Amino acid sequence: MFSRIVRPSLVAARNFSTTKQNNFKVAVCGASGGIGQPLSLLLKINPLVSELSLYDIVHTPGVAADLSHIETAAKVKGFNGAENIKDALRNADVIIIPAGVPRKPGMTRDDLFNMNAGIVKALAEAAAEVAPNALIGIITNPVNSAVPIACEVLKKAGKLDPKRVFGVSTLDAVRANTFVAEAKGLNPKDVNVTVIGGHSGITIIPLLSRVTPAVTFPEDQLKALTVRIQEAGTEVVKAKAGAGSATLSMAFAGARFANSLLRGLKGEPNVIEPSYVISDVTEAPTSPHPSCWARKASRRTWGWAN
Ligand SMILES: NC(=O)C1=CN([C@@H]2O[C@H](COP(=O)(O)OP(=O)(O)OC[C@H]3O[C@@H](n4cnc5c(N)ncnc54)[C@H](O)[C@@H]3O)[C@@H](O)[C@H]2O)C=CC1
Ligand SMILES: O=C([O-])CC(=O)C(=O)O
Repeated sequence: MFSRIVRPSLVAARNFSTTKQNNFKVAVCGASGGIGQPLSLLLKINPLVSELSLYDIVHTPGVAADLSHIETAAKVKGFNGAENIKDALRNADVIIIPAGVPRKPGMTRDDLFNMNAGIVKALAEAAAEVAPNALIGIITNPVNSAVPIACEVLKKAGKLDPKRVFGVSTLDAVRANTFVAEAKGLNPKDVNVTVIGGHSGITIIPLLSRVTPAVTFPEDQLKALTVRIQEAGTEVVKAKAGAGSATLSMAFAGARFANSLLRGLKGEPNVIEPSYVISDVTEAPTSPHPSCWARKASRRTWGWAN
């Protein structure tokens, strides 16, 4: 029987052998893109980052030169083109992947599968070879399929550690916090909504009954809020009217996620960041997804990991 991705989340960066290290190499793949550039900016000002490696198939020399003038300690290097991918990723502690094509109005995230699967596969192959211990955060859509692809590539190379591969679903939690705070007149920084599931439509499951601080909503508002969180990506795609999908809010979410990984690596206890990960903790059945060979092949449940 096949398994289904049901409870993705994770205590990020727990259960690793941690150090007191506070100078990490972070690589961004797709660094010249709409997400890649602001994400790289936010990483450049992160004091835990000592080396920022920017990889893309275009424009990385310019992005790297620009960021390198910012007065923070992180050393920035740009790597352009597939022939430089291994140098970019070599010995990275954390690899964040926002490489790939974004949606246009009318498309689902699954429509990106054919364009983005090969990109994620190539990046995972390079990571397996030159950065086998890296924590890998995958932003590329469809996240629900991209994470299984990366895991299968790493498994084939004998380098899969399921606790090191993450689908970055942080933006769902960021949005949920924002929308709940708006609805209740709270400061978003005080609101914490856990979002489980995948990163697409109804697989995005905000746990609105378990918000901190405790809040309640009438049934119709609860339903509307849930749908808004699930469809927030599409809200941005429509508003951008053909110019892509969420980039700035995703960069914020990606930087928050990367920072949580680095805090965990540094040895900080109890760093909790929901994410889409491989897990065996549930036996929930599934209907096989036609485009996701990896999920079928792995026969594993994707879910909460501790
Ligand atoms: N996980 C999430 O919550 C979110 C995911 N996304 C996804 O992130 C991805 C990127 O979105 P944007 O930055 O807006 O797109 P973009 O088109 O602005 O940037 C993508 C970048 O990837 C680069 N790229 C393409 N092929 C590559 C390869 N083989 N190796 C390295 N880099 C390569 C491009 O040159 C470009 O610079 C999309 O798939 C999008 O759907 C977007 C928003 C939220
Ligand atoms: O909706 C999209 O295509 C981009 C995305 O994943 C999001 O904004 O949540």
